[in-house]
Amino acid sequence: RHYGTSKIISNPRRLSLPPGPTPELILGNTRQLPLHSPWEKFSEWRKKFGDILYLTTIGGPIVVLNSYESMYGLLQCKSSSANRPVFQMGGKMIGFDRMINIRQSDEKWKTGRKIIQSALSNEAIRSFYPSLEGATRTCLLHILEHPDDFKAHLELLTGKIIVLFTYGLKVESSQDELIAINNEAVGPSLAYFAPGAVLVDTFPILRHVPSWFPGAGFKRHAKILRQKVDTMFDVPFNRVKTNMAAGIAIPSFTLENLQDGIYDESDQLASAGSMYIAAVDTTVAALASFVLAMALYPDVQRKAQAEIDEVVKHGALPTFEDRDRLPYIGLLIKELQRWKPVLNLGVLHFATTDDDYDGYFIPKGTTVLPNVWAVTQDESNYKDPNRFWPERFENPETAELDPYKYAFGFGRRMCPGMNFADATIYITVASILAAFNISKPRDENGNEVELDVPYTQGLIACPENFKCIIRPRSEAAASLVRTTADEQGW
Ligand code: HEM
Repeated sequence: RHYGTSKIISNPRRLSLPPGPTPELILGNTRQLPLHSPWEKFSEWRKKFGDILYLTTIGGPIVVLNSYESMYGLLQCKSSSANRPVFQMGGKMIGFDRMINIRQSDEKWKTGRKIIQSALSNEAIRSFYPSLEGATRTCLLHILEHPDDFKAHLELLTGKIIVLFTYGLKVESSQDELIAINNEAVGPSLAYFAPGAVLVDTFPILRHVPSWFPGAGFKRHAKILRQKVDTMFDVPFNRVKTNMAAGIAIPSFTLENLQDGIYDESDQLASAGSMYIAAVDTTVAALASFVLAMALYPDVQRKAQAEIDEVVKHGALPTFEDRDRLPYIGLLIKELQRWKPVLNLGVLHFATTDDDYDGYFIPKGTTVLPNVWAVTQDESNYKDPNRFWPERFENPETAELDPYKYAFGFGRRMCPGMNFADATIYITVASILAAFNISKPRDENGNEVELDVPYTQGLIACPENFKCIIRPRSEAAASLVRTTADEQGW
């Protein structure tokens, strides 16, 4: 029934492929795959076919995992699907295949991942706390001065944090060259890593079409993007080298690597260049969803603020030292990862060897998609899944499935930046709640306007720009934001 059968090499037990919708001749299920919210379609198919779906497309077979159990069983406990598919356009043509994030699991990936993992140890993150606090103080000031642009302020915050951590370079504004070169390279490229990319990104032969050929606009597009990607990798790295030679480099991930000299410079450059794209848009998406959740759920907001008021010293803003005494903020952050997962379909995995799972055969060459969205919306995991309700994790005896078990991926490809992201989200969420009230926008008659905010469709699910009211909680809160930004911000 499935075209993928021709690819079966070793299936001694003659297990069947997982079930799925009936494919068409030649195109398989390609035309049945919606480019809009495919996670919803996969969830619909789940009702008919079960947790594990098999689809054939012009790009090769796809297995969709619709439950946490299947993700844990196949992606966490086994290593057969720990690879990535080849991204022709985003990887080979544009040049992002130097990044470890989408790189196939080869030696370069292994080295790059090792470099990143050791740089993101808990100890390293702890020593970065003062910088995280300082950057957040300035972000609060920006929100106070221009509350309607809160999303741009959050983008600048996460961008400057990651540039400082990676290169020890300070970014003052969103016009800074270091932010601009990253955005110019990353923004237009993200689409090529989205789940739909497996469909459009399937003709390696197209790489050899000359760029003057009619209709080969994508080749010209790739050429322009490739230059931007090179700039993104090279400019900050070379600046650190210059600063190092001049003896003025600030401690950073890159400086440490250059000084240690353990790894090839190409590996150092690639791992540093993997950080921005992995860290910024993901963290911003979580923080923008936080602002939306607070506007929609004022009771949660008040409860979190009450906890902060009780724990944090009067006349001060929250710090990392307060974290253990702010359990409700911890629950709120957890619920944020569940309520609106940043990567609805995770990042694509790829099977490098034949394997079986739950009685089904998973052939080598299959792209594996964890449908994270389905897990977050499954009523057998979460009561009233649409509701933003941090209390669902409160009681250890009855707590619902912890989203940190799936929102950051699985196995050898699991996100090495989870604790860094978590620290950034904690300090931003706690600081914003300490200083501001967030509420729904109002119309000209002063009536609240309902918020129904669409989310971006690509790889990352971020709320589209939306209006809400962000006001300092009191005059004292406003002046606290101003003075701490003067004293501790950067
Ligand atoms: C809310 C924020 C974030 C979320 C939800 C997130 C989620 C993920 C997910 C789902 C993956 C793919 C895992 C898999 O394939 O199974 C991933 C990979 C990765 N993430 Fe994150 N991430 C976040 C922030 C960060 C940050 C802040 C950094 C760096 C400081 C980072 C660095 C990376 C890297 C380097 C990879 C590639 C790992 C590999 O392919 O071996 N991420 N992330």
